[in-house]
Amino acid sequence: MQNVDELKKLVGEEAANLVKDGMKVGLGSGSTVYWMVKRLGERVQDGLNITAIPTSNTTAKWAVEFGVPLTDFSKVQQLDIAIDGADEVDKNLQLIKGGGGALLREKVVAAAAKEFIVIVDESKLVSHLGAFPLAVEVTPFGWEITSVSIADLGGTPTLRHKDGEVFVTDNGNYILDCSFNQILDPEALQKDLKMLVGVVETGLFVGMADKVIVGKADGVSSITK
Ligand SMILES: O=C(CO)[C@H](O)[C@H](O)COP(=O)(O)O
Repeated sequence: MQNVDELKKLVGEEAANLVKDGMKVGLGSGSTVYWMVKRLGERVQDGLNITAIPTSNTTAKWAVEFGVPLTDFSKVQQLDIAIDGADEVDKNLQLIKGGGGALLREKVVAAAAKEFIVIVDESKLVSHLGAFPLAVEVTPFGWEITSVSIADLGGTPTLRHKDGEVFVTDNGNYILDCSFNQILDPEALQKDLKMLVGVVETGLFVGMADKVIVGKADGVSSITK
């Protein structure tokens, strides 16, 4: 029986091995992605020629540490593949992301990729999204009233803190972690949230994932659209 960290390593390495020579790659964020970036770095040392765009400052640091060459959207308009983790995945490949607070850049990178691959251990598979609080990135100015608007949609928002301080995203925004219990219509909720003034982006990824690679105690399986 493998523990969760071993499963994250397994799927991270599996996904890194899907990257082909010459590709432009989106690098997600989180502890599963760490293993993917590490393995990509090994492949680059072995001669793989790629360039990558990271979705967080932390991932950028890992890429530099492991020798994965980085680029940015001033030089690259489309990515061949983006690989990222998730906090919840349902059977329709709808996702909740943003546990690490990188959801905005993650969504920009996923949207710019021809193929978006999600890597998770089996504990992330759910029948309905929503047990994991939905991260909503909001402007610091007026976050209090944005929070009230989200509550009017049925959520219970909590301002995210880290190490005793308000958590600030790489984009200088705040995160409201919003409990919705069960999210029965993720697409409708995404639309409603995006209509609110002060909401920058949400951690709901609907219709974006092409494939989910799942690490299970008995091996790796994948779910495709
Ligand atoms: O969305 C994310 C960060 O914003 C991560 O991909 C998500 O939280 C999963 O993280 P981990 O691989 O550490 O479980």
